[in-house]
Amino acid sequence: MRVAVLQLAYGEGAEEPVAERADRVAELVRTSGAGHDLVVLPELWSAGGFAVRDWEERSQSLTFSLPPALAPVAQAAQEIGAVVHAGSVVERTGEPGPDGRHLWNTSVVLGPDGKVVATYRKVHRFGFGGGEPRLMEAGTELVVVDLPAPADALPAGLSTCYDLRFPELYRGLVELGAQLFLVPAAWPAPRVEAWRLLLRARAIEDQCFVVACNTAGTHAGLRMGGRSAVIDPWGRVLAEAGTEQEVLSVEIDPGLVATARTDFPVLADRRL
Ligand SMILES: NC(=O)CCC(=O)C(=O)O
Repeated sequence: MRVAVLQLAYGEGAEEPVAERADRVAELVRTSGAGHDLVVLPELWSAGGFAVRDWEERSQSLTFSLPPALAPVAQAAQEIGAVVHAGSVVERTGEPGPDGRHLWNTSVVLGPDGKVVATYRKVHRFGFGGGEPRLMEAGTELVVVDLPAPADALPAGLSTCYDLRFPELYRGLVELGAQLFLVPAAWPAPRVEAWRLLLRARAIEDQCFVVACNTAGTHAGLRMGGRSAVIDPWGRVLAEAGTEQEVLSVEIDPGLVATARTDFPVLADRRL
């Protein structure tokens, strides 16, 4: 299974309108994603991971059709015939959630036909009372998706950025059958060592592949950490990006999860 991780750099929204960014990202999917089974983009790349003041204005409905930020990416997915984890968007709903808000940080997975295969609303909101917890609802559902291609694709558990700090979420995904974790993120540079360590920890403790796509560049005054990575179920780093825009291209052997879980059956020793 060939995987491409598109670590995007983006600056302040005013310098690059969302529509232009969507076209630029779709072109990157087309040029760098071609020849891969799975292409992964980062969290909130269209709205801006920390562009809190712009989230409302850049929010998008997913109810009837693909929003303008994702339509060009869906077209590119179709052209190259790959599954594309399109990162996340600020989703706007008509009905408010339990906290009375209409916004969610929602990841979208597209099939090779450009259609939505799965969505996941970020469960753990980052901001300690500000940012996401102030403006967004928290997701409540764990999502494991059977990717439509290739035939030997592993069941993929979805999570987003700050979720990485909550191991119980990943154990829940394993209980639902996940063998691969997809983690789009907007994780800043000052805490990037935590990111690198936690990615490996989640891979080792759950004996899963981890495919993690962070952002790069400086955004809303914050330097993003980069260091997107692909990690195998033994915790070996198969590829890791630097701190600028970069594409990782990695072949993963789906059979490795079953082998790891048979040869070293640590999950069977859990005491619940
Ligand atoms: N966008 C996020 O969820 C940021 C998380 C983060 O910066 C951290 O956990 O540290």
